[in-house]
Amino acid sequence: MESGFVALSGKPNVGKSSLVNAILGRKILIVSDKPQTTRNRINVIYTDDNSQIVFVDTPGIHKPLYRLGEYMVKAAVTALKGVDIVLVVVDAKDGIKKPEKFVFEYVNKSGTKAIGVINKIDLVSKTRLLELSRVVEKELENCIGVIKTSAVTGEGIKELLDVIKNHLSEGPQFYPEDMVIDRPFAFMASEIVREKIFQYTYEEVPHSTAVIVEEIKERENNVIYIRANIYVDRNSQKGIIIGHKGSMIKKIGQDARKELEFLTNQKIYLDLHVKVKRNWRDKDFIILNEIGMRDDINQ
Ligand SMILES: Nc1nc2c(ncn2[C@@H]2O[C@H](COP(=O)(O)OP(=O)(O)OP(=O)(O)O)[C@@H](O)[C@H]2O)c(=O)[nH]1
Repeated sequence: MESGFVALSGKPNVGKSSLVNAILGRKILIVSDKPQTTRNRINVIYTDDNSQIVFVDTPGIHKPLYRLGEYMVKAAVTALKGVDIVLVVVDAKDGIKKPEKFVFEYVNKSGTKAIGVINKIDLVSKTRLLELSRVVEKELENCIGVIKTSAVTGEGIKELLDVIKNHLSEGPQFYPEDMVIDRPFAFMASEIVREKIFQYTYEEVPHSTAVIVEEIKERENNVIYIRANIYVDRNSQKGIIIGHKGSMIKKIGQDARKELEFLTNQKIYLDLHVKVKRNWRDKDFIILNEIGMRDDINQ
């Protein structure tokens, strides 16, 4: 069998998680239109008859503002070392500017083989793409190819998968063939709730939120009971998450429940509680630990 580890790197919001979902052909990772959705290092596993690729999705590399941000960048940079290939994803619409160069610098320093991925090609003209390809090829020192993709239309996804496969070498099967993600169900559940918060709230609110699943148990009639706490930074944010007469938390809960039911094929009872923990992103090591931030540094 051919196998290997492939990290995704790039500034926030370029479509790293969407690309992994497109390659797997199903939604595994949460996606939002706001930067810095992905916080942890997550392994997503693609397996077919003769290959296994472990995609290491990482938080976008950016200049950190909070300790949470520092952990996120460290997790992203650590992931670049010790993988076989790194996909350096850029947004075709944004082009190559300072934040992209910041990412290239990290990747070049790691010395890992790199594939440039120009994503969101559905949003730009063909001529612009040619130009971008040339720049990426020039800037990436260990470049083994540049592929143009759209995670939305699926264009270029097969080609990307083929280039990755061509550069894998003989290796073990790292995970069982039916495993697609290396995180427990509680993590998936908290991520799905967090995705809905990212979808429905704005500015600092989504970034000030942590979701921790406190309890999962199977109740009679095959219902899965999930209790989760949503932590926010300030009282005003609690008000926003709860919404007028509870309308927002109801919407978040309903959407998350539907998705969890689709995922598990079972009835879900989702019990959400909003709590205020001032400055948790800087100070609350219990929460940072629970959402896996500190572990990511030690790995
Ligand atoms: N039009 C278009 N939109 C895309 C494409 N790929 C991703 N998007 C959108 O871009 C946004 C960001 O996508 P994500 O997959 O969350 O990006 P990410 O790089 O994982 O983001 P972070 O988790 O913040 O680092 C979402 O709104 C996606 O729907 C694409 O190929 N075309």
